[in-house]
Amino acid sequence: MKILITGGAGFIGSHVVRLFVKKYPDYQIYNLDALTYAGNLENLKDIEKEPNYAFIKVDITDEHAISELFKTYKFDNVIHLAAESHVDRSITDPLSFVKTNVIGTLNLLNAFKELWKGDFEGKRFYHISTDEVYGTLGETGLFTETTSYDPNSPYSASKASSDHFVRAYGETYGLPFVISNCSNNYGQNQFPEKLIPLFINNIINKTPLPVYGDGNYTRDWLYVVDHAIAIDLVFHKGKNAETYNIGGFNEWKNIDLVKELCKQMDAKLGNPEGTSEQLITFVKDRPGHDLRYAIDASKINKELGWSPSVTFQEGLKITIDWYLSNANWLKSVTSGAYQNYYEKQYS
Ligand SMILES: Cc1cn([C@H]2C[C@H](O)[C@@H](COP(=O)(O)OP(=O)(O)O[C@H]3O[C@H](C)C(=O)[C@H](O)[C@H]3O)O2)c(=O)[nH]c1=O
Repeated sequence: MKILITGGAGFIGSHVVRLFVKKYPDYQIYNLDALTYAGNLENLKDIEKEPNYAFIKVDITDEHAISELFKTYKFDNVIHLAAESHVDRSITDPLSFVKTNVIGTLNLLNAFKELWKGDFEGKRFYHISTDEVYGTLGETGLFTETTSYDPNSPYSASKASSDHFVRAYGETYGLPFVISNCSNNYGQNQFPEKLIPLFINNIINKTPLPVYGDGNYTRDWLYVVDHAIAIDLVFHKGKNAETYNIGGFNEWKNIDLVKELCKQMDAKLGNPEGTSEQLITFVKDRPGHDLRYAIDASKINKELGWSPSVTFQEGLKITIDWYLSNANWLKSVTSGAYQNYYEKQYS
């Protein structure tokens, strides 16, 4: 089986590529990535020489290149993770989110459709999406698979649009697909622009921890390896044309999470208790900031038997240990294209 995994050099993508390459030696895994600021082949050093793995550097916005690739390699299946994913960046540059997340997805859908021309036996297009497509919750309730789409940021609007296109290709052309919508991920190799790795990096460097607004925003956090395991299950066992919500049943208000992170970092660094908390700085809020995301993951649990394998405390410990012992990785990704969006946009 030839599987194209897009965005495989990125954070979630690299964990998915590693899992598939190691677990399925009979599959041929093609990792397609444009290697933008958030993609890094260092993330896959341990598997790059495996015989069932190949890397292709192509941008999914390049319609011609994508079409030629599908003709050459005849991919049976696509697991599509390539995306611009940082909400703050989408606020300052919405168009690049439309180009990659919407047009890029369409290029893949078209190439897949043209390659198999309706003969889709044994084929599947798996779109990896986000719970942000559902918009925001109030203090109570959970997103289920039937919650209406109501995206608020340019990022979530672009992901909602690409979800709609995938479903439209299923309805219109009979293209076999499955979609999953996941909550906030954390873990090894996440680019330090997202909350957890940004704050770990800032604590290491003793620089301010910019908490947006009053910090009373809630996210549901899932360890990235558990997301990769869920993707494996959905890919192999998920029903055609279905959606699966993936989440950790693990809600944290940002301010509480940041305090927990500070506590664990102080313990690791041998700092007196309370040292890192002094770095917390309340800053101007993110425009259009969604109050709360929380996922009802009971469908994937009941149908596919998935539930998170590590607790948040365990996952956070693994993550902190990884960043502390990979200072070079952090330095290399923060030296070039890195931009601190708080400093640039909100100060
Ligand atoms: C970077 C940053 C964030 N925040 C707040 C904003 C959010 O309420 C929360 C998490 O922010 P982050 O940007 O890490 O993630 P979300 O905006 O929730 O979105 C993330 O989770 C979903 C599911 C995706 O699909 C996105 O791709 C992914 O980026 O912390 C701060 O208070 N300060 C900061 O410096």
